[in-house]
Amino acid sequence: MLVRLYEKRAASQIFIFTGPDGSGRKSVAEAVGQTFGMEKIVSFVTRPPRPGEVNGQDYCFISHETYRTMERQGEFLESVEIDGQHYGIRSLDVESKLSQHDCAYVILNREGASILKKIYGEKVVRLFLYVDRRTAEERQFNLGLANEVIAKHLSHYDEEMAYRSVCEHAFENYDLGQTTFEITNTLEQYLQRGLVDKD
Ligand SMILES: Nc1ncnc2c1ncn2[C@@H]1O[C@H](COP(=O)(O)OP(=O)(O)OP(=O)(O)O)[C@@H](O)[C@H]1O
Ligand SMILES: Nc1nc2c(ncn2[C@@H]2O[C@H](COP(=O)(O)O)[C@@H](O)[C@H]2O)c(=O)[nH]1
Repeated sequence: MLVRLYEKRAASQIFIFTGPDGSGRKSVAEAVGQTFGMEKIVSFVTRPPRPGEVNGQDYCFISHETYRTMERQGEFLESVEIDGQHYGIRSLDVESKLSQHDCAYVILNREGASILKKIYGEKVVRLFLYVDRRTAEERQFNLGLANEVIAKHLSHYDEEMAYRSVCEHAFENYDLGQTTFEITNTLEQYLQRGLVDKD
């Protein structure tokens, strides 16, 4: 039983979608996730939900106090502070996904991606998505994000872009269909699900 669990985990992959805010990580990750029946590892966050965000799907929204308690209890595999808010993923969630499935995905900034890479090594595949700064800004504006939120996101643009060079794969995301297609093909090389290219 223990051996089987180990074999399953050894074969499993964690795909991390990273890159600057507004690059389209969430849109692409959801589309690719559906294609492969791949589950998302949902982060915990102390910021309040934005319009349209669903608790338990986009994030698990919790208070600062609850976050502190969870952190004290050592529940987080990685935990970062971004612009005064805390973000983290639980060890329990990662381990349970890896023990039940051959893959899972998560959307993280560069700090989180680096931490997971250090812990899981080759099991972690970092997919870096990017667009130019102006496009990232426009997309967030069109999405209805507050100017203050967009400004904070853009203040991290350069440092997030610099992370591209260490990621396993990088994709420019101007054409959503094309990017999804390219990333699906990339993941197929890891997962070998026998998806057929009908084009
Ligand atoms: N290739 C694309 N062409 C046009 N619009 C896109 C493309 N990819 C994503 N978008 C749109 O850009 C906006 C931001 O995308 P998304 O939320 O997926 O990005 P993100 O990288 O997760 O950023 P954030 O962290 O700010 O949510 C969404 O409105 C999405 O529909
Ligand atoms: N290191 C981590 N980064 C995370 C996590 N969850 C989300 N994120 C990234 O934070 C920024 C800001 O997100 P926002 O939704 O508040 O705009 C963005 O780049 C996310 O991808 C996490 O658990 N760890």
